[in-house]
Amino acid sequence: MIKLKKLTKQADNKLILRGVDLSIKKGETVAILGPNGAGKSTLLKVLATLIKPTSGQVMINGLELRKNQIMIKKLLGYLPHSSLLYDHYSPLENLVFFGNIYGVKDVEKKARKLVKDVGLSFFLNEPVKNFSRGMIQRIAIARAIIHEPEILLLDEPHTGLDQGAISILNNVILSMKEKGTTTLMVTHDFKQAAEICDRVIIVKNGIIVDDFKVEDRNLRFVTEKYEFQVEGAS
Ligand SMILES: Nc1ncnc2c1ncn2[C@@H]1O[C@H](COP(=O)(O)OP(=O)(O)OP(=O)(O)O)[C@@H](O)[C@H]1O
Repeated sequence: MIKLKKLTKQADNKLILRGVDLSIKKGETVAILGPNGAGKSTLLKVLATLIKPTSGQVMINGLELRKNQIMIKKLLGYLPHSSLLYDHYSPLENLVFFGNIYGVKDVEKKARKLVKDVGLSFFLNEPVKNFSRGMIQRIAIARAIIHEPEILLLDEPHTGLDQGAISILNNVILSMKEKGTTTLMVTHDFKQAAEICDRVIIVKNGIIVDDFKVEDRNLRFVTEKYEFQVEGAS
């Protein structure tokens, strides 16, 4: 479903990604961990077709990324650091706007349901400029999934969320997984990674230094692997 071969990305004479090889199967939920500046967001941006790779190959659903950007964009839901929402629009207006871009059917009904799912029905028609960071993040998550993407790319999705919103987000990810969605999630939150992901990738200095399965939501296992690769014997 997602296949990267010898992927590199250079910017300003700096090699940010230094030959990433990766295969992800349909329906996998994968956490991308790594220290600040390791190249995690850059990797997600390449997959989201926002920046072009310098060399190497990216295949998504059998399509070569460079040649099929429009087709691939339709398969993707991307949650970046910034919300991408329009400040002066309400949650309903934002979701209808983005849903229409993707040609979502019954878009208003769907938008209302998603606002309810993320617990903000009371604020359905309020402009998002008055919202807290966590409230904006909830709507941004709804925006990323309104077209029921086959692949979800989430960049630090839990940041700024309270416990209630964390459970909502985790339930959204897990229910999308049940429908066969593949999720890649950049995070510094090991607890959430262990909670919802079945695989962890550790990125350091632009390459993957570890790639392992998580069984039984084993937070300690994830933490020990990370400490070994990032803070330990290297
Ligand atoms: N457009 C760019 N031009 C030059 N350097 C860049 C560019 N984008 C990213 N970088 C650099 O590449 C490195 C990796 O950045 P990236 O945002 O991918 O890291 P990250 O692993 O997501 O870090 P963090 O955990 O801090 O979010 C950083 O040193 C960053 O300054």
